Amino acid sequence: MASMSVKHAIAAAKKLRSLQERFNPGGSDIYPALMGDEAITALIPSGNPLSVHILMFTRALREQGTDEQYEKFGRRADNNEIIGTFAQTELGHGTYLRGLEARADYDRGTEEFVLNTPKLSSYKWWPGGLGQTCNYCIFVAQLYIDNEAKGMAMFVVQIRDEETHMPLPGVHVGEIGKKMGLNGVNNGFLGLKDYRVPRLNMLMRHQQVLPDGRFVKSPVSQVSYFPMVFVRCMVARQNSNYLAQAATIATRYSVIRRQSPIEEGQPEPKILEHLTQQMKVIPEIVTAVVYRLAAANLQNMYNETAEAVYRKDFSRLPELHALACILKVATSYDSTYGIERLRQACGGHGYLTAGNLGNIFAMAAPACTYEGENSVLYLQVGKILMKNWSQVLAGRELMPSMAYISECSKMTSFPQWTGSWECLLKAIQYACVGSIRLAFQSYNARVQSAQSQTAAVNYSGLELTKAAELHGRSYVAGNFYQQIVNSPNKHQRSPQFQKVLENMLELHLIQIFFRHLGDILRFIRITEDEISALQRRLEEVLKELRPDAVAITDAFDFNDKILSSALGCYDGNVYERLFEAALKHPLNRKSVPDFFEAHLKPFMKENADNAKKSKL
Ligand SMILES: CC(C)(COP(=O)(O)OP(=O)(O)OC[C@H]1O[C@@H](n2cnc3c(N)ncnc32)[C@H](O)[C@@H]1OP(=O)(O)O)[C@@H](O)C(=O)NCCC(=O)NCCSC(=O)/C=C/CCCCCCCCCCCCC(=O)O
Ligand SMILES: Cc1cc2nc3c(=O)[nH]c(=O)nc-3n(C[C@H](O)[C@H](O)[C@H](O)COP(=O)(O)OP(=O)(O)OC[C@H]3O[C@@H](n4cnc5c(N)ncnc54)[C@H](O)[C@@H]3O)c2cc1C
Repeated sequence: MASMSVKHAIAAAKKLRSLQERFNPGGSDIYPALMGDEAITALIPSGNPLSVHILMFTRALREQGTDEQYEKFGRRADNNEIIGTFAQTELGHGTYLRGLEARADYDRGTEEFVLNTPKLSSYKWWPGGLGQTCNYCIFVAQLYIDNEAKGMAMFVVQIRDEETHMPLPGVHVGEIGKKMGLNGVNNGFLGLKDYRVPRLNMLMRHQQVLPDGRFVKSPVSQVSYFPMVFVRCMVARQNSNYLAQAATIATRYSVIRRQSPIEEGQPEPKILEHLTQQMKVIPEIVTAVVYRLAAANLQNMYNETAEAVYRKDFSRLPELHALACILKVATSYDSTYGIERLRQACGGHGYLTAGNLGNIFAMAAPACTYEGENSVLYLQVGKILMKNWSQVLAGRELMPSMAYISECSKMTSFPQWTGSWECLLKAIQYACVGSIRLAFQSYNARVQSAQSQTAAVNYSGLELTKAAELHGRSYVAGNFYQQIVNSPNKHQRSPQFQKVLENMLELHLIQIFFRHLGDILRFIRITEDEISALQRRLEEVLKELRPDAVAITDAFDFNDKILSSALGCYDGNVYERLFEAALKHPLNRKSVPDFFEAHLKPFMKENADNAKKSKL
């Protein structure tokens, strides 16, 4: 599987190069990488062993290395003359970066770094492509000068000979083993023993070690985390894609499959006529749209911030970090749970490999873990919200994506309930700010009682993650509302298209309202009649969107090769394709399976003989 994946990934990388020359000559590499990743997802459903090379190795060389280092390493990496990965996580540490054990000791006598993974737990473990594909990596290690820790640093390390691909002396490298998915990626392990690299192999755009061993600190230490921010932004787009693929499959299947008359004596309807089926499928279509728009926004913000960081302007880094965390978490959680809901909506056939929903789930699910485990990133956002709440209390302005927090903090109570979109959006934002306030009271009480900030974060963790989740909902719903209601190109839309978009906004806001009704009722008085009215509107908007479900998913424009699903094929010949896939199964090559003579027949005969004996 690994070699097939590499073969396909190389084919796609060549395609990327031609796409880039055709559509984006000399332009940024983001779009071909994204397109390539989508194309690669189709070519190798077991995952792309070049993903981390394209998205992290080349980017880290460009963003963390000096111009000279880019010339020496980055250009060759961009041209796929060398293949690398991003080796940060270790067997013993993934989340707590300050606990990483790999070390780089500076030897001023030779102007080299001596790299070591001192214990088994220090081995790099997980980096994509590290097992067999890569001959280089960005090796993340704790920097030591005269045995004094200076923090994390990144080193360009060659791990295999460029001609023979043999591991170099002092390198212990291999594959970490079978995973629940992405088995084409050859995630690997790496141990280094007294492995020497020249001083100029340490990426020094933001921090430097001078020949005499003097250390020049980065102006903003967090800029070394920037490669992760990029992938978090990409995950938001990638996982909204996976959800859109699953929604396309389940929608098409739901208008082919007929089951269970709704009226006695009537013919069996398409299963999408059942209201409960509509509630399983249509909200996931809308969620995919909502996150694709949010991810596009985030990508634009990333591009702007990356250019600013390149000019040493780090001012927008905190906001990008907060949004990248919140969107990476929200899209990976919601897409993973949504794909499983869509698989279940396809009944037994949803469980067949030929439906491909299991593989899409296995591709989406690890995004809840990699690039920052989701609950850790929620806690990270919770901490940022605490900091921003202190700003609110001090009457200071907040970053644009948190401006609603200031506005809501000035409201002494929630206005008269109207049930309008603005009202629903404000309710979610108001509940978020109420949760932030409660979390802050708990957190601050702990800090005031002499608990350390880290301990206070831990013991306030449940309230911090709740506040972070609601902040994510507020941001995503607010972005969708702006795009539908206040978009500058709204007048270019046909009235019919605008109506479909408004129905999707109605569904998204009501669905989020019901998902967080408990959180909202904690801060806002809403009567039973007002809630029942929303229930009726939910049922009504599902009915309104039912006729548009296929058209919306067709607009995602996934061809059959990308969906790779007998349930979601464009021509709708589901049963023929399921049967065709079944007949291809190796067990159907013979009428009598080999195990009959070897195992089953003796087993049945032994039981028959025992039965006869027991009768005698
Ligand atoms: C953030 C931590 C958890 C903690 O950080 P730490 O420094 O220890 O301590 P803190 O006090 O929390 O933070 C200190 C200050 O620093 C600020 N901060 C923290 N992080 C950042 C950041 N990233 N940017 C900016 N600022 C940051 C923080 O706010 C504090 O500020 P202040 O002092 O309060 O002001 C940290 O430990 C951490 O991040 N841990 C997680 C580790 C992690 O994420 N590891 C990832 C390893 S790499 C990996 O997993 C790679 C996976 C490969 C997957 C690739 C698959 C492909 C996916 C994308 C494909 C897309 C293609 C598109 C498809 C299509 O188009 O369809
Ligand atoms: C498919 C895949 C690809 C990957 N690719 C790469 C790669 O290319 N390069 C790379 O460097 N890494 C890669 N990783 C590793 C990934 O980055 C880590 O798995 C991730 O950062 C989580 O760290 P961990 O595995 O150590 O989990 P842990 O941090 O041990 O998490 C285990 C549990 O502990 C909890 N926990 C941890 N810290 C805290 C805390 N402070 N507060 C509360 N709870 C906490 C977590 O929430 C989680 O529930 C990959 C992982 C996967 C699954």
